[in-house]
Amino acid sequence: MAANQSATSAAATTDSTDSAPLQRVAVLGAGSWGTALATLIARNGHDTVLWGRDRVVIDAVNTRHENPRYLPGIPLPESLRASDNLAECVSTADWILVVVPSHAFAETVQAIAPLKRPGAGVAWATKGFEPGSGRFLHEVAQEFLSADAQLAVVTGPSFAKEVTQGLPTALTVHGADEQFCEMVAEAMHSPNFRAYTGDDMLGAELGGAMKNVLAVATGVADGMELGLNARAGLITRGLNEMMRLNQAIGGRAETLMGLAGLGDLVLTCTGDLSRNRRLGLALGHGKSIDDAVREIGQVVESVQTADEVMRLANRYGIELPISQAVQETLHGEITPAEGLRRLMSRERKSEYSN
Ligand SMILES: NC(=O)C1=CN([C@@H]2O[C@H](COP(=O)(O)OP(=O)(O)OC[C@H]3O[C@@H](n4cnc5c(N)ncnc54)[C@H](OP(=O)(O)O)[C@@H]3O)[C@@H](O)[C@H]2O)C=CC1
Ligand SMILES: O=C(CO)COP(=O)(O)O
Repeated sequence: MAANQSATSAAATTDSTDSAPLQRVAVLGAGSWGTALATLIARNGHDTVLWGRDRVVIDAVNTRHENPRYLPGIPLPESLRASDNLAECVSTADWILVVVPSHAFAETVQAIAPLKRPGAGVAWATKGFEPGSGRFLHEVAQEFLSADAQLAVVTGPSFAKEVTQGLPTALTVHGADEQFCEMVAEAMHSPNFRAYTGDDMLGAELGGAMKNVLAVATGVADGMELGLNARAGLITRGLNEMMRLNQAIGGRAETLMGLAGLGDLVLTCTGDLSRNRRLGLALGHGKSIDDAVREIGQVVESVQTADEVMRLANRYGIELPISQAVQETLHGEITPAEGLRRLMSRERKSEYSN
């Protein structure tokens, strides 16, 4: 056990009715997912503060117990506090959960590094890579936080709206530090929310990022009304792309057959709450990418992630035809119809070859 783990445990506040100690948790990012996870953790009795940069949202969470911009109409717990003061939020936290979009991940982790307590672990529920460099988010976190910092990724099939509505959900927490993963999972685990743990951060991060790209592909196919066979084919061959890239980078296959891979892929490829799927649907209907992103009005990670997935694939010499077609479609280099033609005209081959 790392020395700072004991510090974290010791710093946790008074015991709750069961064995798990109550914690002080700072959730960074007051969008839909940050608000949903903060709600879940606050409902479990933990002292939870939600950091955001939009004063209107912060005031609404504190006074009306609602996030009118990202989860309108959904009541939030009165115990959930919100603040736009980052130092105040993180300086007393036992651990921190970062839920800003991937493009803001590096600046956020860099900002909290000098502000947080030395023993406070950092988890994130952001999905994607660092745009521009293609680095995994744990690599970004490792750059800015101390070498022995406790790190974990929270991922899996989970729409924010359903989580705040208390609908049954399962996700997973991966990291090298088992005790920290257990603590993060325990803080979220509740009667309608199962939080599993694992130690394959690489595979878990890859699955969470890649499913966003593949959700665009199935959205495009559904938007073009290509049928249910096409959707199932794309999900399955998409999973094959995830598995092959995962194998090349050293992730574990079982991670991608679990919540972080197959689970999230199925959810995002089939559920219309997915913004990435909705982007694909709009493109399949003939809309421009700019119009589609504007209408969705929230983070659509696939737009940047597609480039980073292909950068990674090229680095390892892995062919990913579906992901590549998505990337080129998102850049306007090919139309959805051309993407379809290209995928369908590929040479016949063994199901298991590259
Ligand atoms: N929504 C979901 O169901 C799920 C989302 N995720 C992941 O969670 C991450 C966050 O997405 P989500 O909450 O849905 O996105 P939303 O679009 O709902 O909200 C984005 C939030 O990020 C904030 N933000 C944007 N840029 C910055 C920045 N530079 N610094 C600080 N905050 C910033 C926005 O603030 P402002 O309003 O001021 O612009 C807003 O609060 C993504 O990686 C997503 O893939 C993962 C699982 C489920
Ligand atoms: O990650 C998600 C569900 O697990 C949310 O997906 P979207 O970002 O496509 O809405």
